[in-house]
Amino acid sequence: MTTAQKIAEVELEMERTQKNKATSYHLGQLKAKLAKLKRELIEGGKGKSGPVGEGFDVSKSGDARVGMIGFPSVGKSTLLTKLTGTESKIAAYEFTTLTCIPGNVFYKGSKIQLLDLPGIIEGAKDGKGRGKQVIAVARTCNLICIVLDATKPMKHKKIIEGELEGFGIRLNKQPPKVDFKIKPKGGINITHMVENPDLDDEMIKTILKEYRINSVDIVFREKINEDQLIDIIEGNRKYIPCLYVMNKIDDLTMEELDIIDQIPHYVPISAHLEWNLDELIERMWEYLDLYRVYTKPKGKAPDYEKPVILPRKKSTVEDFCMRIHRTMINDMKYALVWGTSVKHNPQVCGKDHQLNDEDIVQIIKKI
Ligand SMILES: Nc1nc2c(ncn2[C@@H]2O[C@H](COP(=O)(O)OP(=O)(O)OP(=O)(O)O)[C@@H](O)[C@H]2O)c(=O)[nH]1
Ligand SMILES: [K+]
Ligand SMILES: [Mg+2]
Repeated sequence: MTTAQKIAEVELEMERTQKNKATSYHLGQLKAKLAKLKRELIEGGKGKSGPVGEGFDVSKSGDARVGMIGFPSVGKSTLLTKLTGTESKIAAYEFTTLTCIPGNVFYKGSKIQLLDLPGIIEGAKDGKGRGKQVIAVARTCNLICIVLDATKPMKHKKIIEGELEGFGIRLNKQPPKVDFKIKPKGGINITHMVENPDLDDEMIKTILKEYRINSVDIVFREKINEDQLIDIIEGNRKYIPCLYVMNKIDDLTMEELDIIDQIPHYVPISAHLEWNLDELIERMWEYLDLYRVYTKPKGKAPDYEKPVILPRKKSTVEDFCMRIHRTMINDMKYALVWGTSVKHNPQVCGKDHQLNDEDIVQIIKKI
C-alpha cells in the first residue's frame, strides 16, 4: 500500500467512527497515525528527515517575505504586477504562472519581498501539480496572503486552508505554551499548570504510545486539545500570520461587499482596478509586525530614511546590531536609546534591552 492509500484508509476510518466519549481515545490515536503518515508523504519516504519538501529556487531578500497562495486565475499575478511593478504574465486561462516570481514592495522604509506563485488545487499537498512546491515556499514566508476570487464559492477558502494545514502550516495561531522534553528514561510526567478539560491524561498517553514515546516531561501552561499535542510532538509546524485577500470585488454588489468587510483577517480589493491596494499594504505591514529602528551616528541627526527593520519578537539591541553587522555586538560597549522603550532620553542600555517601534539607537564602541 502506498502512503497516500494508507492516509485514505485512516481518513475513512475516522469518518466512520462515531464521536463519543468511548471512541475519543481511538480517534486521538487515528489522528496521530494520520499526522505521521502525512509527514512521511511530505518528506518523500520513510527514514528521510531532511527539509520539508523542495521549494522554488528564489532566495530570500529584503526585510520580510510575503507569499500569495490561491486557486488558479484568482488574480495573483495581476496583484504582483500592480503592487511591485514587476511583470508577471496575466491571462484568463488557469495555470498561467508556472514558477515563483518575486517582486518588491517598498513601505515605511522597509523592503518587502512579495512572491507570485502558481495556482494550487485540492490535493496539492499530496503531490498534485506544483502544489507541493508552492506550499514548501509558503512555509518560508513571514506572511501568507490567501488570494480568493470573490465571485467563486466560499468553500475555496477551506480547501486552501486544508492544503496548508496538511503541510504543517498553522495560520493566525500561536505555538501552544507547553514544555515538552523527551528523555532516555524516567517514564511519563505530566504537569497541568491550568485546567485542561479537552485533553485528559489517558488521551495524552494514547497519543504518546502511538509515537512510541515512553519517557517525557510535559508541562501544560495553557489549555490545548489533542491536535495541538500532536503538533508539539511532530515539532515542525510553522506558525504564520495570514491575510485573506478577496479579489475581483468589482464584480460584487454593494450588499455582498458589506458582508466581506466584516470578516476578520479579510481585505477586499480589485487588483485589476487598483481598488483598496493601499489598505492591503497597510494590513500586510500590520500583520508582519515589524519595528523600525533608526540609527544615529555620533554627533549627527538620526537616519530616518533607512530604518533597521526588525520583527517585534526579535527586537533587542543585540538583534539590532546583528541586522547591521555580525561582529558589531562584540565591539559594543553600550547603546544610547531614545524613544518609547526607555524612561530617559537618551538612556544607557545593554544588549538585552527590548526596543520599540521608531526608537533611535546609537552604538557606543569599546576603545
Ligand atoms: N474582474 C476582475 N478581474 C481580474 C481582477 N484581477 C485579475 N483579474 C483577471 O483574472 C484573470 C486571471 O488573472 P491572473 O493574474 O493571471 O491570475 P493568477 O492567479 O495569477 O492565475 P494563475 O497564474 O493561472 O494561477 C485575468 O483575466 C485577469 O485580468 C480583478 O480585480 N477584477
Ligand atoms: K491565470
Ligand atoms: Mg499567475
